[in-house]
Amino acid sequence: MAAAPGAFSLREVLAAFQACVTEQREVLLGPYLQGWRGLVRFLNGLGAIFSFISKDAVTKIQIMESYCSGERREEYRTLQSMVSYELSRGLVDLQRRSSHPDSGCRTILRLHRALRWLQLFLEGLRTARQDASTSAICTDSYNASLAAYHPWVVRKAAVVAFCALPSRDAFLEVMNVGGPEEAVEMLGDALPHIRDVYGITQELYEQHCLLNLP
Ligand SMILES: CCCCCCCCCCCCC/C=C/[C@@H](O)[C@H](COP(=O)(O)O)NC(=O)CCCCCCCCCCCCCCC
Repeated sequence: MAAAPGAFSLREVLAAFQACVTEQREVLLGPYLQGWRGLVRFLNGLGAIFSFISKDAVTKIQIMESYCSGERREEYRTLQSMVSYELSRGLVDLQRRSSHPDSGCRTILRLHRALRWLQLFLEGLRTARQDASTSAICTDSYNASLAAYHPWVVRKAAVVAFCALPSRDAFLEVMNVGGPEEAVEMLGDALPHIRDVYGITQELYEQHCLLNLP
């Protein structure tokens, strides 16, 4: 499964997560969503079997993009400004989805949980043996993160789709960052930034008791 010439590189996609964090340790939503857009593009290139996953991710990215380009775009510049704006205006359903079913806070929470999966998956890919199974790494990362929030039917469909993933070396190749060694090195550079974005978001959501939004 060779990377197509001219295919985009995952290096730039992951760099978006580096660009997210400001000196004040705020998370900029523009690059955050751009990072997710790139990941979805990459996922689409892996085959139609993943389209139920990318569709859900796109729906969530679009919800956020409409806030970020809407009338109140200033309030949606950073994760921190979004949380304080939505909470102070009562725009977040805290108990059950009703008048604000698609708040920015609950939508980002879903992507935030998926970012934990991404972190575990990339760490697994980076440190696994050359002949390791990508689908096993992906299943383990999923079971240790997102699976806890998904109903049985979604968990089943996800694990079936993971079986279609190429071998570790082929996967590193489609990332289009050079040979396997270069890809591993790039992951080592990118992961601290993903961890950082995840950590800042987790702390902010914990402080405001937003980790279980319906
Ligand atoms: C490389 C293989 C990619 C595997 C992706 C692993 C994630 C599996 C997620 C399965 C989600 C299935 C779709 C349904 C989701 C929703 O039910 C559920 C809850 O939403 P709701 O509260 O609005 O109902 N949604 C979610 O949890 C959000 C899921 C977002 C998934 C984004 C995944 C993007 C993956 C990008 C892969 C890029 C790989 C790059 C690696 C080098």
